[in-house]
Amino acid sequence: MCCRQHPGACNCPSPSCNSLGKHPDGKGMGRAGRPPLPMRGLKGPVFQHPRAQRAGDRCRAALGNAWGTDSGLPWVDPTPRHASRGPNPTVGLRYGAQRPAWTGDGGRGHRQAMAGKAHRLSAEEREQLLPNLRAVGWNEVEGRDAIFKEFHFKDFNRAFGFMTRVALQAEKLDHHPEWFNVYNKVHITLSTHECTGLSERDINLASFIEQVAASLS
Ligand SMILES: C[C@H](O)[C@H](O)[C@H]1CNC2=NC(N)=NC(=O)C2=N1
Repeated sequence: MCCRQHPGACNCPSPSCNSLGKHPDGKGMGRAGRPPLPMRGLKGPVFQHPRAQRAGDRCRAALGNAWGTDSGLPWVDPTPRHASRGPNPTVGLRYGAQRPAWTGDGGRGHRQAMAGKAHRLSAEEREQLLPNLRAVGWNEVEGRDAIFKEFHFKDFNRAFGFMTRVALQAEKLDHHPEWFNVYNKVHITLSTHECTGLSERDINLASFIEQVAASLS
C-alpha cells in the first residue's frame, strides 16, 4: 500500500508513486501509507510547565528568570515518580529558555544568554537548587566544586545516543560536561571553568541531562 487511497499493492497511476508512500496528489503519507509519527525527542509533554496554558506554551513560562520561575524558586516537575514519563522529577529548567526555536534568532540569543560572566553559586542558591539534583542522583564531588552522576543504560546504543543529545545541547550552550563512557555507563561531572566551581550553567545542563536520560529509560 502506498497510501490510504490506494490500498493493497501499489498501483497508483503516478509514476512518482513509490513505496515511501508519496501520494500522486503531493500529500506524502510519510511512512508507507501510515500517518507521520509524532515528533520524537524533547518536545513531548515532559516539558509541560505547570504554568503553561496551552500545549504550545511548554516551558515558555520558564523564561521568567535565571531559576526558571518568577517566584525565584527552581521549578520541579510535579509529575509523580510512578507516572509513565520516567522515574526522575525534572530539576531546574532554565535550559528550556535557551532553545533556539523559542528565541527565534537561530540560537544566537541563547548563546548570548550564556555569555554573561558565570558566578559561583551562593550558599542560598545552593540550598535552593542542589536538593533537587541530589534527589535524582547528583552528588557534590569531594575536594572540588562540581557535581557528579553515573548513568546506566540498557546498552551502548542508548548510552551513546544519550551522549550525542547532551553533546549537541552542550555545544549550543557553550557549556560542556566532563564525562567518561564505557559500554552502557556514562559518568558525568559538571563544573564551570570560568568561575572554577558550580554555576547556574551546571544546574541548567544537569537539568537538561535529566530530561534526556528520562526520555531514554
Ligand atoms: C571558550 C569557551 O567558551 C569556554 O571554554 C567554555 C566552553 N565550555 C565550558 N564548559 C564548562 N563546563 N565550563 C566552562 O566554563 C566552559 N567554557
